[in-house]
Amino acid sequence: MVTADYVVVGAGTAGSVLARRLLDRTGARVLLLEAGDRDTNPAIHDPLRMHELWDSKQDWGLRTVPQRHAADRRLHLPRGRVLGGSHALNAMIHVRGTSSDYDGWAALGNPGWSWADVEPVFRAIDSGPLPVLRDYTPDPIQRAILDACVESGVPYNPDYNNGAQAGVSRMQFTIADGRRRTTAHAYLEPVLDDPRLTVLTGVEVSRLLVSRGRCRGVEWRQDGSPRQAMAEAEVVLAAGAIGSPALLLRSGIGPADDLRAFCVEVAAHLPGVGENLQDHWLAPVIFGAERPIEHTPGLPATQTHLFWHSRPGALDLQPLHFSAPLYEPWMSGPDNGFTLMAGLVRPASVGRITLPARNIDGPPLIDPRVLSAPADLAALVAGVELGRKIGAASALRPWGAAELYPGQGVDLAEYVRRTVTTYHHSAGTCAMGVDPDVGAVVDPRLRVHGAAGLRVADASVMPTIVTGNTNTPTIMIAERAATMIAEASP
Ligand SMILES: Cc1cc2nc3c(=O)[nH]c(=O)nc-3n(C[C@H](O)[C@H](O)[C@H](O)COP(=O)(O)OP(=O)(O)OC[C@H]3O[C@@H](n4cnc5c(N)ncnc54)[C@H](O)[C@@H]3O)c2cc1C
Repeated sequence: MVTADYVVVGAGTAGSVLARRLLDRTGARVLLLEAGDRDTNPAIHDPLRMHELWDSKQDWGLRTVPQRHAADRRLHLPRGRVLGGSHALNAMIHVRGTSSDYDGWAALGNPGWSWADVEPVFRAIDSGPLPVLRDYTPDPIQRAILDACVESGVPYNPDYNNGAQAGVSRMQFTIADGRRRTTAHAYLEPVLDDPRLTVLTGVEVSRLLVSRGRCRGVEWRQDGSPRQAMAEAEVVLAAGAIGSPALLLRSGIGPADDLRAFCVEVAAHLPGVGENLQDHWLAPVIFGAERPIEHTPGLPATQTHLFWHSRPGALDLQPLHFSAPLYEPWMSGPDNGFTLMAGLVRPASVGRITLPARNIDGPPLIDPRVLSAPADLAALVAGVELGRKIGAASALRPWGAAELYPGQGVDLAEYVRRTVTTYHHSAGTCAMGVDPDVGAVVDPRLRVHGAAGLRVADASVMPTIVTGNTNTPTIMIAERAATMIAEASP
């Protein structure tokens, strides 16, 4: 048995930051447990090779249940299973979100999370250990796409992280010297020799040890035998928006009726665990090109994006542009091309995660209910139409751009249903809030309602998903969590 003051489950985006900041801000001993291994796969480090990581050993390889509103497809949901978590698999795009995202969290009854509260944390992240690449020369096709956007009426925005998101921008990346930098590299690596820190990889926590209303530690199996780690102060879950609710449910923290159906003893009745699953959604507009498209070493294949609207007054789209044709398995076409990906970042569809009743230790049942809200379909269709317009602009004519998909005469709603994929931003499944009866899982200080000694600090606590990519907001959540824990420590 291992003992520490704080046991952190998951060494992904949030867990790596948390472990480091707990060392910085408390005198405590920290045990960090990660299901995956160290990040030795070279494809992790090369930004141009991220597509090789899908369904690799470093991907949990999850699939959704068949999606009724998306041609009954099961969608791939890549999630990092490695030191660095999903930050080791992601596209490295650095986005804070809008002030209204966080003011919305505060308005839901979460003091300490308004824009005024979190903006200084984002500023500190920008001057912290994680490098942000802003100054680079994009692929030539990306520069032409940017010009095509401006020609199509979308203004150039030199810095979408500077308060106002709207416009077309070059992306900012967590990349340095042509290599991906994760929170595991930036926050964790420098303290690996600290005697107060123990990092165990290859440890998939199976249960939380909860007795008499308090979480006292965690359990896993190694070489067929049960192992335990005890927390003198707290257990902090940072297993991500799929892993954290799954672990709570397996440990008897969740909707009591579901838990009884799983034959799990109820430790705390919390109806919100696994509910409120929110994500962003993509649909491709694919073009062939006559001029050869070059890829810049050290940069990912996507480098420009818009924050824009599907209808006046909304800021609900974040289309992103790839210097490659991203075909679905049923599509075919030339290798030389590019993709203007429609992206919906203010979705109305809300899903849920639960466990398979017959084998609660198996992969969770993930049902995002994509496109179940008709407004989401309409917004993505508008995003596809915008992509077509940009692709037809004169700035792309010298490239010989020709639309391949959806192509003329295609029913766009049907096309979106056949092509919609996740933007990989699952969030919200352990939502922060004050009232457990209306779905809150953690309180505004990220303590699990009804279970002492237990917090959640990762993308799952977002009560509403932010407008834009979720990695940097998750770093912010981990920074805030470490501060709150330090304030409560003896
Ligand atoms: C393909 C892809 C592309 C993306 N692109 C971007 C992007 O460009 N920009 C952006 O901002 N966001 C992006 N995201 C989203 C972003 O990476 C996530 O929102 C963020 O990483 C979530 O952080 P987290 O700490 O909540 O979870 P994770 O980083 O997923 O960390 C969870 C960790 O917990 C571990 N774990 C889970 N269960 C257990 C268990 N039972 N025991 C032990 N360990 C466990 C996992 O292995 C993992 O390491 C992308 C995500 C993916 C997958």
